Amino acid sequence: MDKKLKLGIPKGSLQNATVNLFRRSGWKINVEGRSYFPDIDDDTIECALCRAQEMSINVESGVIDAGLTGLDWIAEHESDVHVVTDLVYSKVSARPARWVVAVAGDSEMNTLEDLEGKTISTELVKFTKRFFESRHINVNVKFSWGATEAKIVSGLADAIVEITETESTIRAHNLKVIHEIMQTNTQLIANKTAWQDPVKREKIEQIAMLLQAALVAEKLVMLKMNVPESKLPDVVDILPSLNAPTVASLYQSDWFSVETVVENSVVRDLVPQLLKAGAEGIIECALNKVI
Ligand SMILES: Nc1ncnc2c1ncn2[C@@H]1O[C@H](COP(=O)(O)OP(=O)(O)OP(=O)(O)O)[C@@H](O)[C@H]1O
Ligand SMILES: O=P(O)(O)OC[C@H]1O[C@H](OP(=O)(O)OP(=O)(O)O)[C@H](O)[C@@H]1O
Ligand SMILES: [Mg+2]
Repeated sequence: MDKKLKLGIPKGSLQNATVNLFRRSGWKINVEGRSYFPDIDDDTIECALCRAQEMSINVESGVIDAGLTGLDWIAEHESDVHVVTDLVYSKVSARPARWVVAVAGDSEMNTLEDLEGKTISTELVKFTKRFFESRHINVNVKFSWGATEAKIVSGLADAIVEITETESTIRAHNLKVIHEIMQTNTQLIANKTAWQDPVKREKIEQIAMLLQAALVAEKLVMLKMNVPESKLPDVVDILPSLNAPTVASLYQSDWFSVETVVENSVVRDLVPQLLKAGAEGIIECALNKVI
């Protein structure tokens, strides 16, 4: 490819999770040192670190061809970009994060209407203003540079609109959530002109497919086991039916090898049941990609 794809990697909360996901997808991104242009082991891609908050602005203007950022910041800027794919991971988990309205735990405010005339501190100013305007609730929205939860404790705001993933920060400041205004996860977005360029589009689609494949694989494992012919129906019966299991006969014996892909979360309950049903020599293998 003579034109390299300019790819924005989010600097900050999503950085480590994103670099790890690319590694599992087949690309090594090296962000060591102070350079904001990390190396990548693919000479058709040029990486740039960019704050998640301004990624969609840079993708819309074409400074970056494609990038990863949260749905929240795309919504905040109402950016006109092509959303290539939803990638459901956050800073520490493979789940979406939530933007919530929170107040002091002992506050008498319990509904959005109770916030009429109050001061709200947030990093997501435009989205928050639009949210309350659409509900005809008058609030004074003040921009926060961060450490937003502290602003209720120190009396600088009556309420906050803040992102939460594990709720640790909410709990640490004795706050209560009174409303969820948005769920957010990472998205791969593309500049609309770059998306019309066949060469760039093919590269972006390759990245989207492999990132998804690695995310799907994270939730699944492969189970293999040996089963005597007489127990085969019982064992196959208790295997979750994601896909039909592969059953192959073992050389010169009346035993079979059974292989299937199951959700990681069911394995600890499934293995004892398989043993009881007559399976032996069970092995579990991690998967790198599922396409
Ligand atoms: N647990 C999380 N906490 C904060 N942001 C998260 C979390 N999980 C995912 N995100 C996403 O990360 C993006 C914000 O990341 P970014 O690092 O740029 O801001 P930040 O976390 O406020 O950075 P910092 O506080 O270090 O300046 C948003 O799109 C947000 O949805
Ligand atoms: O629900 P939790 O798992 O606790 O995560 C949410 C917290 O993480 C982020 O803080 P960040 O590290 O970005 O600090 P900041 O407030 O200074 O931006 C976010 O702003 C919340 O405070
Ligand atoms: Mg922050």
